[in-house]
Amino acid sequence: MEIAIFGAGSTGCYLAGQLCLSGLKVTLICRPAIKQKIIANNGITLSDYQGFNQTVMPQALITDITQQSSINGKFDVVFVTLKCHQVSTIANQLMAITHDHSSIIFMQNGFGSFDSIKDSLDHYALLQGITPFNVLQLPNGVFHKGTEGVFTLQKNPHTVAIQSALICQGFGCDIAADFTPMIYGKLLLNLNNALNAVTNLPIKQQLSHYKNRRVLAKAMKEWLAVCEAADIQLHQYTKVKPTWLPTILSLPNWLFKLVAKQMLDIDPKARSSMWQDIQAKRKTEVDFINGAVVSIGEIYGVKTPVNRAIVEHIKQLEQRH
Ligand SMILES: NC(=O)C1=CN([C@@H]2O[C@H](COP(=O)(O)OP(=O)(O)OC[C@H]3O[C@@H](n4cnc5c(N)ncnc54)[C@H](OP(=O)(O)O)[C@@H]3O)[C@@H](O)[C@H]2O)C=CC1
Ligand SMILES: CC(C)(CO)C(=O)C(=O)O
Repeated sequence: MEIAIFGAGSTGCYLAGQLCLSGLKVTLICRPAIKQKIIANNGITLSDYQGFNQTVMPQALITDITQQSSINGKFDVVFVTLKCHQVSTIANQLMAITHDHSSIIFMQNGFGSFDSIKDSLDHYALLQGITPFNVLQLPNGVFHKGTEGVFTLQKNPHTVAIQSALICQGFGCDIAADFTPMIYGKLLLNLNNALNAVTNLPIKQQLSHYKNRRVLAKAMKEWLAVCEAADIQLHQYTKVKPTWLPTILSLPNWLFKLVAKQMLDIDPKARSSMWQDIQAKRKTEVDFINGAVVSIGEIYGVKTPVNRAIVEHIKQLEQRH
């Protein structure tokens, strides 16, 4: 099975590293800066908050697929690990590097990016996947996992084979046939992405402040109300049921620290991917996350003023670029 990671940045390199260490053949399609970093450091180094540290070199690193006629139709599986707003324009590139029986797996947070491309690729096996944990790019080609969780993939024969390879290597991987609860449940957690960017604190520190947790709890309540109106069950990624999260987050500090010990058992360096975008002066994914709460809320007649205000705040930060 030939695998490509299209748009290998933080999560893409982490996924590539795990797949390579599991004995799979992996090619990265990435920016020149990422390629140089990986070559200079003799591979991708995966590290995590529990002390894991291993370096591995992918089979190939490609920065321009139009220059590589040898890759036409080559990949059996392509993981797309671009940011949401980068997905809609790559249909032709995906067609060039895959064949009729390839699986293309979209790993974006939020809502809207999958819909922006799926009609252009309707003859392929299109799947979705989730990265439930945080990945931070550190110097020297290190990709650092800061929170718990394993890659979660939509079920088909390719992803089942990938799951067994990852599990054999001790990485774990979850498979789900129905991905709707996975996507809706992940969005609940991603409501913290923008707030983490706004507070400009590591997630652990951010969540130790009552006021920060209250805003997150209000944003989550809105999404839970939308999901209830839409009659969608949310997948549970945390130890706590999704519907209990706003209540737990609203506890006073002393009680929160007791009850939500595991929620705070994360790397003190972990920050959201939106914080990384704001710091790098990149466009954020706020329209696909808090913006999706607002637009899906409108469909079901649920008011979402907190998420609307968060979208506005992030737009202002983006304009400072
Ligand atoms: N980072 C995290 O901790 C987590 C992220 N996620 C989600 O995963 C998805 C991916 O996020 P993340 O990995 O952080 O994103 P990154 O921005 O780190 O990675 C995407 C990479 O693709 C590059 N790229 C863009 N267009 C092309 C192209 N045409 N060809 C080759 N490379 C290209 C980007 O370069 P450039 O920047 O120059 O455009 C960037 O290096 C997002 O939806 C995010 O929300 C989910 C969980 C955790
Ligand atoms: C892991 C999590 C929820 C928060 O870091 C995330 O998805 C992100 O940063 O985009």
